[in-house]
Amino acid sequence: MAKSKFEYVKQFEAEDKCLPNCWIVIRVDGKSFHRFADVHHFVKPNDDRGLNLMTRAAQCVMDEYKDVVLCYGQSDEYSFVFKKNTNVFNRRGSKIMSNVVSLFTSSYVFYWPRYFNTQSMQYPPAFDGRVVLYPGDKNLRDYLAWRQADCHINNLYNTCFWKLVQERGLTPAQSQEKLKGTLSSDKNELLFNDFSLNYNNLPEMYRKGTVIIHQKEKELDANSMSPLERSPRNSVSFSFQGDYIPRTRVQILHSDIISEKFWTEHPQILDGVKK
Ligand SMILES: Nc1nc2c(ncn2[C@@H]2O[C@H](COP(=O)(O)OP(=O)(O)OP(=O)(O)O)[C@@H](O)[C@H]2O)c(=O)[nH]1
Ligand SMILES: [Mg+2]
Ligand SMILES: [Mg+2]
Repeated sequence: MAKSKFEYVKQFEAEDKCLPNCWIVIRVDGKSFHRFADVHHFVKPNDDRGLNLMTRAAQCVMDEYKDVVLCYGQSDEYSFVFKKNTNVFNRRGSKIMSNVVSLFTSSYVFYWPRYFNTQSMQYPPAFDGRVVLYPGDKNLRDYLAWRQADCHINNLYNTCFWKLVQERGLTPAQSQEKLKGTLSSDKNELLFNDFSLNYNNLPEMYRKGTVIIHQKEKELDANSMSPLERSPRNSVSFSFQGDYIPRTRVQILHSDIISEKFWTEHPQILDGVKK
């Protein structure tokens, strides 16, 4: 068929193919979640319903994109790591990023009632997305360490901040002033001395965030799966309650991903080989 005279406009589309042999990281982050959390009465500083819903949405992404080797989430963000040699969407950056952020957002809305019961959503949430390429394994590990360190720093600060406001009766401004310039050790002491709280006893999900990885093949026990879970991988399964069943098994962890131990225990993540 002859091309229309308008076809030339396609030339204006920019190529945005991700460099070969680089880890592709897609990070999604809630838009103005400060407001979203307030409007929906999220528990401060950590709301289990909200955090678990984020993880459910991330699982949907991991289930759809088999080349995602690891996800890491905290607060209103999740990072998805695609294996170095992925050829998903021919490595087109905006295609990958927009699909991930769109599936993540729709899953967040889809599963909302499961986590918030009868509390209805007051307005549609949005997430932004970005693509970052990391050429080396060290860069990737440092990226993940950066996100986990951010989780720790914010959580320690927020835990102190809300203790001072909710239990000591300080105004937010007074609480901020009291914490200004304090070191981690000062904050740990404040929690321990003034609120009898050992920071290390707080749930790991709050302190370390959430890591999702594929279950190792040898740990997959076919006998422990329901018939629906054993259904063909390329078919979407719904249980009788209309519950969507993920097609792959994943492990949800709250591990320290900064130290060496995690990477020694899970060498398959960087190797790209299931062990
Ligand atoms: N109360 C509560 N708030 C949370 C929770 N998780 C995330 N948030 C809120 O979400 C915000 C996330 O921070 P940011 O992503 O930096 O800020 P944002 O308001 O989303 O703004 P942009 O990302 O720039 O659009 C936090 O500052 C909190 O206000 C939670 O479990 N409980
Ligand atoms: Mg945000
Ligand atoms: Mg954020």
